Amino acid sequence: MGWLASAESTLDLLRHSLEAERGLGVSAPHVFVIMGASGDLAKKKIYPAIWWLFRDKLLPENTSIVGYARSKLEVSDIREKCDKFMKVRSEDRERYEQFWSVNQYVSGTYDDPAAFDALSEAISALETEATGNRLFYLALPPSVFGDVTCGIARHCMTTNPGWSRIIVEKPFGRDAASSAQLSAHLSSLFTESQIYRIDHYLGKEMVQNLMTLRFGNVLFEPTWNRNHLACVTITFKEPFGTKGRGGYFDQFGIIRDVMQNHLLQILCLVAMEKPCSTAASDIRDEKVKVLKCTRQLGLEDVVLGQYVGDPHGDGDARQGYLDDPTVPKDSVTPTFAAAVLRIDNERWEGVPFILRCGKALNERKAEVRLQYRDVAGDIFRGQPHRNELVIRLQPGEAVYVKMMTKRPGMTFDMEETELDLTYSARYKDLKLPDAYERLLLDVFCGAQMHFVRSDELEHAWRIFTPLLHVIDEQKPKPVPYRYGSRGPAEADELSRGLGFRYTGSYSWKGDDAHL
Ligand SMILES: NC(=O)C1=CN([C@@H]2O[C@H](COP(=O)(O)OP(=O)(O)OC[C@H]3O[C@@H](n4cnc5c(N)ncnc54)[C@H](OP(=O)(O)O)[C@@H]3O)[C@@H](O)[C@H]2O)C=CC1
Ligand SMILES: O=C1O[C@H](COP(=O)(O)O)[C@@H](O)[C@H](O)[C@H]1O
Repeated sequence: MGWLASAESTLDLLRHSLEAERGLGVSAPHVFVIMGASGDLAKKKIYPAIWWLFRDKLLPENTSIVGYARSKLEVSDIREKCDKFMKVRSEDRERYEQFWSVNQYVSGTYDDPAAFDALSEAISALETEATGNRLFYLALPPSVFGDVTCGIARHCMTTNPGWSRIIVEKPFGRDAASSAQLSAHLSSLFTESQIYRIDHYLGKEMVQNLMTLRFGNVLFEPTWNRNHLACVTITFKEPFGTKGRGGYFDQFGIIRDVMQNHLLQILCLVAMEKPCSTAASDIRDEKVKVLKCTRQLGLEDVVLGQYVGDPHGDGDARQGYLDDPTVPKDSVTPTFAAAVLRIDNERWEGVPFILRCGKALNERKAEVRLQYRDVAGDIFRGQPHRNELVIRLQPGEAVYVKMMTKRPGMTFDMEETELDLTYSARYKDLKLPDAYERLLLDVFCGAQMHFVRSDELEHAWRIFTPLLHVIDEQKPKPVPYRYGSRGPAEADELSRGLGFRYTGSYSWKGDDAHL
C-alpha cells in the first residue's frame, strides 16, 4: 500500500503497526490521567488529542481517562470547557458520547497524600484486572510540579507487571542549575524510561520528516556540510503578540519560550550525524553529540527585540508588548531573538546556524532554510543566485529547492525557479495528525524517540545559560520593532554579516502553479 492511501487505510496501517510491532491493541486496562485537568493546556491540547486518538480507535481498547485538579468539578464541566476545541464532526457524535463515558474527574489538592491515595483508588477501580498501565500527563505550572511528582511516585504508581509513565511539559527549568535540579528530582522518583519530556515541535510532521529527508535519500546528504552550505537559518514567526498571556511570558522571554527548546531541537535534527539505527537511544545519542560540539552563546551573538504597537494597525496590532496589562511597564523581556550558533565539528565548522524567533511579526511561519554557497568558477557572468533548500514546517508543509534554470525559449538567459513538494498539492485530502496526538500515541507505545532525554536538556541549557544570565542581570534594552513587521532590521544585518544573501528577486507563482 502506498503513502497516498486514503485516510482510513492510513489509520489501518497505524493500527496494524501498533499491534504487530509494539504489542498494543490488547485488552490490558490503560488509565490516562491528566493532572491539571481544569487548565488551559488540558482543554486546548490534551483532551482534544486524546479524544482524536479515541475517535480513530488508536488507543488500547480498554482505556479510561481521569482528570485531576483542585477545582470541584464534574466531567460535564470539563466537557463544556473542552467542547469548542474538540472538532467533533456530525458523524462522530455517538463516538463522542462514548469518549466522555470513559472519563472521570477527581478533585484534590496537589500536596495532600490522602488526595493522591483517593486518585490511586479511582484509577484502581478502572483496572478491571489486578493491574494496568498508567499514564500521567502533568499539565501543571512549575510551582506544583515537585509536590505532584512526589504524590504520583509515592501513591499512584501501578504494581508489576503493569507500567507507569510520566509526561512532563516545559519549562524544564530556567537555566542549567535549575534544570539539573529538576532532572535530579525526577530521577530520584522515576527511571529515565518512565519519563517523557514533551517538546511538541518533535511531534510535527515536517520535523519528523527531517530524518527521512536526510537519511532516506542519497541526493541531499553529500552537500549537507561546510563544503557546500553558506548558512542554515531556522525561523519561527507568529503574527500575534502575548494576548493577555504576557504575565506568564514575561518571566521567560522568547529565548526560553521557543529558541532554547523548539528551535534547538530542530537544529539537532538538521545538524546531527546519521544515527546507527532509528532506535530512540541512537538518535538521542547523536543529538547529544552535536549539542556537545555547539559553542555557548554570549550577548554578542544575538539581536534582541520587543514589539511596539503599530499606530496604523487594526485591533491588537496597535498594542505593543508593554501595553499588555499583565506585563510590567518597564519590562525589557525580548519578544524577538536572532542568535548565531556555531558547531565546532568536521561537518559544520564555519557554517553559522542562525536561529530566529519572534511574536507579533508579519506572518505565521516555521521553516529550515539551507542556503548553498555561490557557484564556483561561474561562467554565467554572475547571473546564478544561490540555491536554497527550504523545509517549511508550518503552515503549508512543503519542501522546495530554489534553483536556476534556462529561461524557456530562444534565449540563453537564466531565471530562478523551484523544485517544489507542496504537501497540499502532492497529497490530496491529507489530514496530518496534531503534534500532541502523535506524541501521546508514542507514550502509549513506549516510543521515546520524539521526547527529550535528560542529557539533551543538560547540553541545551549549557549553550544558553551564559547568555540568559547576562540578559537577566544586565537587562539590555531590546530593539523596538513594529507589530506586524519582519522584526528588527538589526537581525537582517546579523544574517547578512554572517554570509546569508537575500536578493529579493525570487518570486513564487503560488498555488496556481499546481493547477
Ligand atoms: N511549496 C511552497 O509552498 C512554496 C512556497 N513558496 C513561497 O514563496 C515565498 C518566497 O519564497 P522564499 O523562499 O521565502 O524566498 P525569498 O527569497 O522571498 O525569501 C528568502 C529569505 O529571505 C528572507 N527575507 C525576506 N525579506 C528579506 C529582507 N528584506 N532582508 C533580508 N532577508 C529577507 C526571508 O526571511 P523572513 O522569513 O524573515 O521573511 C527568507 O528567509 C514564500 O512565501 C514561500 O513560502 C516558495 C516556493 C515553494
Ligand atoms: O511552546 C510554545 O509554542 C507555541 C507555538 O506552537 P505552535 O505549535 O502553534 O507553532 C507558542 O505560541 C508558545 O509561545 C510557546 O510556549
